[in-house]
Amino acid sequence: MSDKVTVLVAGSWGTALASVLAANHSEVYLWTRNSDQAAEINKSHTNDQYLPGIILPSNIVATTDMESAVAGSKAVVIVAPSSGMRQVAHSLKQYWKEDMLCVHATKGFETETMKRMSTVISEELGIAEGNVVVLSGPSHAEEVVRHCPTTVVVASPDDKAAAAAQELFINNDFRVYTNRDLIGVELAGALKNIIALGAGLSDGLGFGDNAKAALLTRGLAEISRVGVEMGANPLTFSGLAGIGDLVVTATSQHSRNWRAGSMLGKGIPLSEVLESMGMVVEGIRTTQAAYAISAKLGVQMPITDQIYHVLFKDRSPRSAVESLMGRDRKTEMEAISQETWEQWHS
Ligand SMILES: NC(=O)c1ccc[n+]([C@@H]2O[C@H](COP(=O)([O-])OP(=O)(O)OC[C@H]3O[C@@H](n4cnc5c(N)ncnc54)[C@H](O)[C@@H]3O)[C@@H](O)[C@H]2O)c1
Ligand SMILES: O=P(O)(O)OC[C@H](O)CO
Repeated sequence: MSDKVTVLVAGSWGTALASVLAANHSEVYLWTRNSDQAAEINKSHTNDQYLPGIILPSNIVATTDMESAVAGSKAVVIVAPSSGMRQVAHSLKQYWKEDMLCVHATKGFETETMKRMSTVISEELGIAEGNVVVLSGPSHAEEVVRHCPTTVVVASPDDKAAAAAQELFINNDFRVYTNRDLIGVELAGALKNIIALGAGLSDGLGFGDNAKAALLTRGLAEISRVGVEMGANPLTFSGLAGIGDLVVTATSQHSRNWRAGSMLGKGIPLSEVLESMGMVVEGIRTTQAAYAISAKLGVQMPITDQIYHVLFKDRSPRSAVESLMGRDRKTEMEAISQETWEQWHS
């Protein structure tokens, strides 16, 4: 079999993952719809809009032609923003071959349908959802391209597919664990962005570390609560895709979600925040999807609920904090029901 691997979409994360793959494989094709960007990557080995100052490996070949990018590849890694996933997967269908490995590294939902990314991909490619592998975990592109040690998880109920994805990406800088819980890993990666927006809001308001620790802890409780209701293994939320990614996204200088939240906390309107970012802030769309999911399933997500009202219903961040602090008294262990706990630990 060939050693060719393909990455679809040359944003910051697609480009960083192409760099990891270029250390392990002879041919890495990076597809983009932007011809200027493809020319820049091929000529200067840079992608300055997304990863300024970084020289990319010279065996990354960028192209706007999806057919030539995909033909003869052993694996296709899709790294579109959630808003573009269906379109990109739809375009891929005509070049897709059954013996290819399908990995995605997107953290979000299709907002209109509340579907997870592997569901969207499986519908478009006509393959079983269990054959899709998700790559997730605490991993900012800016650090990965500088070879800073990074750990991620690749998840699929298909052990062979997960092991193949592990083999594809693993190297001395990029350690890859497998996990069977596709649903949990996808949900953890998407939902942590809402809490990272909240952590940014808290910092923007000038609150301290106590508030942030509370947000992360109670945020993880509501992520686990809804995750289990949607079929995830609760233990996944204690892993890299859960607490690991929540910590990095809620505290890192590189986090788009944290930065957007912090600007909102300083009183900058959402439209201005998004204009100034120039990169996708998945937590905004994910808040909409999670708000709808929580209503549909009847699962309480109090932090998500407040962030939804701040983003879309003009609630002031301070009044959101007052609402959270003034909620009814609770026991801490309402994170997941006793029945669910026993089911997973029996
Ligand atoms: N940046 C990171 O460090 C990082 C790390 C882990 C996961 N992720 C996840 O990866 C996904 C992509 O994020 P990113 O940071 O690379 O975004 P980005 O904003 O850096 O780049 C997104 C790219 O997608 C392109 N695009 C958007 N819609 C498209 C479509 N329909 N067809 C083709 N191209 C399209 C844009 O032109 C842009 O080049 C997100 O779900 C994000 O949460 C990002
Ligand atoms: O920069 P963010 O906030 O989009 O987060 C990126 C990754 O999910 C971090 O693991």
